[in-house]
Amino acid sequence: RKDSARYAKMPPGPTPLPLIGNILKVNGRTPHESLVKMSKTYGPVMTVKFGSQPVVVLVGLDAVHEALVQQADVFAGRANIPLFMKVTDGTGIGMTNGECWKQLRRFSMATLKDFGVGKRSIEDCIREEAKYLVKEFQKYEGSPCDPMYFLSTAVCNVICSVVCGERFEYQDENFIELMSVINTIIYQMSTPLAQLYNVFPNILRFLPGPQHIVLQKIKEYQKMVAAIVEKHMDTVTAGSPRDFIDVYIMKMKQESNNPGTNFTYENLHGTVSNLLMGGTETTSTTLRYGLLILIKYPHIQGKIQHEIDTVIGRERNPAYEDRKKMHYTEAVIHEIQRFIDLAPVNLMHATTKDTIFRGYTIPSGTAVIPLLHSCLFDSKHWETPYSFNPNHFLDENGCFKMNPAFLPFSAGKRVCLGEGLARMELFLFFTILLQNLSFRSIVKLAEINLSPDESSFVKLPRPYNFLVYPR
Ligand code: HEM
Repeated sequence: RKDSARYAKMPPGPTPLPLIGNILKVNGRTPHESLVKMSKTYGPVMTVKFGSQPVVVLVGLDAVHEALVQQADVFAGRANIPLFMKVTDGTGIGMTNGECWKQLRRFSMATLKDFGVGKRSIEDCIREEAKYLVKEFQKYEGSPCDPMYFLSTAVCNVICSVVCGERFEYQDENFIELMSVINTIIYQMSTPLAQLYNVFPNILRFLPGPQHIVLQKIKEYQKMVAAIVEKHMDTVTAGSPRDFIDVYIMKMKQESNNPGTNFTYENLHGTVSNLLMGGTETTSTTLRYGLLILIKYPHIQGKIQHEIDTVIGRERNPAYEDRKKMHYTEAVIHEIQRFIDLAPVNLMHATTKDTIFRGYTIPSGTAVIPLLHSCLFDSKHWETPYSFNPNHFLDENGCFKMNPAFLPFSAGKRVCLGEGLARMELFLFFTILLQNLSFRSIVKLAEINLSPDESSFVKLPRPYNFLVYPR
């Protein structure tokens, strides 16, 4: 069939201009808001052209759920996102498709579990990191502290201990460099320019401008990941794997006679790269944004501390199991994730075959944005979507209640692979920090601006300092 016929019954959308499509209608700083606005005219399933690429945008929980969950296989593909492709050269769990992605995902989930993710041993590891974090913050008693670096370090150490088999000292120069590179890449990827790069990579690659910072940092990151992998290749011992990378290397050796294997060196590099980047910036940004919210609303911080004192006390270490009795704390953590809306436009998906969706025909390989922002702020599901309100997750008896529109990790077959780990980290880091310390603002509470600094890919809070007090 001719291409024009395949695209004839696509969902409606604004009329595109030649070459640039509809990008003038999409605000580079807040693309998620432009898309929600557009859907008021074109409906919850629409086609928006990013340059010459048609993208089906799903707005609101019903459309997102119908696609990602009810037609799970069809919507489980990953689209080509130029900057992300650059990070891993299109390899690894996050960016591959089909059988290769299925095998890498299954292997990664099983291996993470074997190294304690979702179990007691990772809990111990998170608790240990949280203790270091408390110690570092205690050094700042009475003077302003920017928590960003410390939070990234603690979170990065958790994923590193599973993937690379070691944690790093906070002062380790290579480690500081690794985090700084990850941080710069995510920051640059969240700027409007990065979105423009993703639409016109072939033009922007040849023009001078700040897009080259991110391209340079990506190269540095690739070298760092390669050094970690190489060190493992040199030191791995058959039969006694130390970590995720060792298990992968053994699998790679086992499959060395299979020319069609997906367990290649490139996919090892790509998967390690996905796990370190995916496992660090998301969770540490949630903690950093969350603490900013808790210093703006000291009464909410106080209520969490009261619940910690009642359920856990001041002596015993918090356990993940405690969350079942800590309804208010759970509600606040969920509300932090909803309100900060970390990945408003999600990672772009693609259809894996031709499909009919709500009467429209969507060809195989079409890019799809399941707009997470539109679920987390869907007024059909949240009483006061634009204000921070822990009651969104509490019933009339003050018990925690889930909400189906809570999709910060997305849904369906591509759902965040680190969801379980991230939830455990958020609960334990918040409770251990607040069991030992109180955090207060340096500026007047009314001056704390909770709106994001950048938000085109990840919503990042404005930089801030806080004051730390012992409890
Ligand atoms: C608060 C923390 C986190 C948030 C909000 C988050 C969010 C997301 C989102 C929205 C996606 C895209 C899902 C989709 O394509 O539909 C994703 C994918 C992914 N995340 Fe996370 N994530 C978090 C933590 C983590 C952690 C700790 C890890 C490491 C274990 C991780 C590893 C990944 C990987 C590997 C993917 C790609 C999955 C695939 O394509 O099959 N994430 N995450």
